[in-house]
Amino acid sequence: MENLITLVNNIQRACTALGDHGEESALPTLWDSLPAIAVVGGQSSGKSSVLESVVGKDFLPRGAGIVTRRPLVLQLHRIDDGKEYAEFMHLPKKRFTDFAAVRQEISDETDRETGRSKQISSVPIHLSIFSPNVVNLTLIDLPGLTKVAIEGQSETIVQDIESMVRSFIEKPNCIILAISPANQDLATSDAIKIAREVDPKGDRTFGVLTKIDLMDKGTNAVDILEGKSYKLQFPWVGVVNRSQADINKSVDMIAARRREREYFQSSPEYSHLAHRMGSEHLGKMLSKHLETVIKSRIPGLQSLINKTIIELEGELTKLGKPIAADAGGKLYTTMEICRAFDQNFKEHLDGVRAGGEKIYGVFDNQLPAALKRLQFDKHLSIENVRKLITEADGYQPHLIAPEQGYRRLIESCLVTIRGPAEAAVDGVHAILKGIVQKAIAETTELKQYPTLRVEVGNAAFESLERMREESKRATLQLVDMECGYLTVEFFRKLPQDVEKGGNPTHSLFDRYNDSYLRRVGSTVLQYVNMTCASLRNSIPKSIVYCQVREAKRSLLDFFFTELGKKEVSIYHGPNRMAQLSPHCFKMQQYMKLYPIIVFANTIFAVETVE
Ligand SMILES: Nc1nc2c(ncn2[C@@H]2O[C@H](COP(=O)(O)OP(=O)(O)OP(=O)(O)O)[C@@H](O)[C@H]2O)c(=O)[nH]1
Repeated sequence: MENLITLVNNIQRACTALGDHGEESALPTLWDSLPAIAVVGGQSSGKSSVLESVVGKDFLPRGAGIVTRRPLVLQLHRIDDGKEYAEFMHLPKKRFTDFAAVRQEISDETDRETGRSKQISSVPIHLSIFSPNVVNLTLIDLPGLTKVAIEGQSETIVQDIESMVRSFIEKPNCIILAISPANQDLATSDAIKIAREVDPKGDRTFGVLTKIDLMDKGTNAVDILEGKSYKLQFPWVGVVNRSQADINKSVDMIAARRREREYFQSSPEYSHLAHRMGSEHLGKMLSKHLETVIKSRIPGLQSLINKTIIELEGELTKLGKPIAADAGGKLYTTMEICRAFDQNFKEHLDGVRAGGEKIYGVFDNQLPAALKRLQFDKHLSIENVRKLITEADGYQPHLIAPEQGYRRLIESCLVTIRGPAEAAVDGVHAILKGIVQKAIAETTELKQYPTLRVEVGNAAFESLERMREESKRATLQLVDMECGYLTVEFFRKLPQDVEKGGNPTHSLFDRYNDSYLRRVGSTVLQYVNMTCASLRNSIPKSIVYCQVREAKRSLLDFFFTELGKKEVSIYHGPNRMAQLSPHCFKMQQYMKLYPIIVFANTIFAVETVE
């Protein structure tokens, strides 16, 4: 049965090596499905001491105040013989045989993440201990729960620690080792409080009472240890760890364990409970419980792996065929993929796929509606006509016809067409961008290469932006041209009109009267409407010429010229595995773990039969 725990330990190691620490992910993580034991309790309640006693080694940083500032994932591996050693996940090639150096490395690695401050971090440190004297277990040491922030700590530290602890122990596969010091009232135990919140039935909570030797004279912990004060599903375990004085005197763990054993055996209050007290017993009990839990989890683990394998295989099928390793092959594939995208893009514009018709919508609805909203007639009110004509005359009133006034009035109307013209350019630009996005999503080949997809998208958007600028320049030029040179024929008719409608016998100054101004206004309106109708036709031509036709012709031209330089980064490295999303990459590795699980299941079947 020990094999099973070793297997689960190995799978956990593989998970962490592959970056699965049970964090948020699209698929369920394997780590979260594997059982582990988390040690929780108030600050200085004795969590690290319990861990050390279970391991039988002196290796954790000690001191006053907040010492454990990052979660420590501790995997114990029982080896048959040989010298015990430790390994950190972040130092894979280094074997530690000196456990004082392990303590120093935990402390240094904590500082590397949090600085030398009293801050905490939820990024775990992974440590494995290989020893003939340990039972196979995965234990997680967590920062101690606290009630107030001390000098140098952030105001949120109390809540931050609680959230971090909770994130570990609320997972249904987490076994909670709730540490409470015996020299404090159990009713105030932080460990029991939080454990009860996440595991109300107590199905996965183990109560550990530390500091029994420090209880006031005349009091004892018998009621708690017998489950009379606070009943848990599993029996309470009392421990006597090394005191600070023992640590300072470097009392070794073997001696400490012996002393602990003697303490329980020789105390009249506890001797009847001695067989189920102490850290040695705790270690064995946890290991046994872990075995039972793993047994019950194996079918679930298997189905999880089967499910993720099916999902992964589906994802791989979608990803398509692998890419050539040499530069020429890569370039060829890139060109092919880009061509496929370009083809999709064009099909939208040409009506094979939907989307291009929206451009006509801009010309047929948006532009005419915007032109209509300009309301030239309001702009040509008698007051405005009078104002502009008088201003244009200056100190010398016009003699025959208000030539300058006409020009100003016409120009002031036509210039407002720039707004709708610009809006039409922008409207078509937005539609083209939308079509690019659609075409990218529809190009299956691009799904395989996220970086290439981003690059192609960026290149297409940059081209569209350049085309928009050019289109704006050309389209506004059309409006400016109409302002810059008026159609002479239209005005040549004017004197006759004036003669017909006006009264030439009136004095010059009478010509500023309302009916004269109204006539001027209506002539201008006629001219402006004529020009506006012509622009309504020519603006779409300019936009199609500069943006739509150009996008069809040369959307990725610039990208192709730059491709030689970009080629390396687009692929994220030479092999296909690396092109997959990190998640997909991780799951592929899990597939390799599958035989281990099957093997574990075989052992499980054999054990059950036996
Ligand atoms: N006498 C005695 N002292 C103990 C016992 N358990 C822990 N201590 C002492 O209590 C102090 C705190 O113990 P730790 O194991 O560091 O407590 P912790 O909960 O890990 O502390 P933080 O990680 O800082 O939250 C140390 O000085 C230990 O020596 C015990 O059973 N008896």
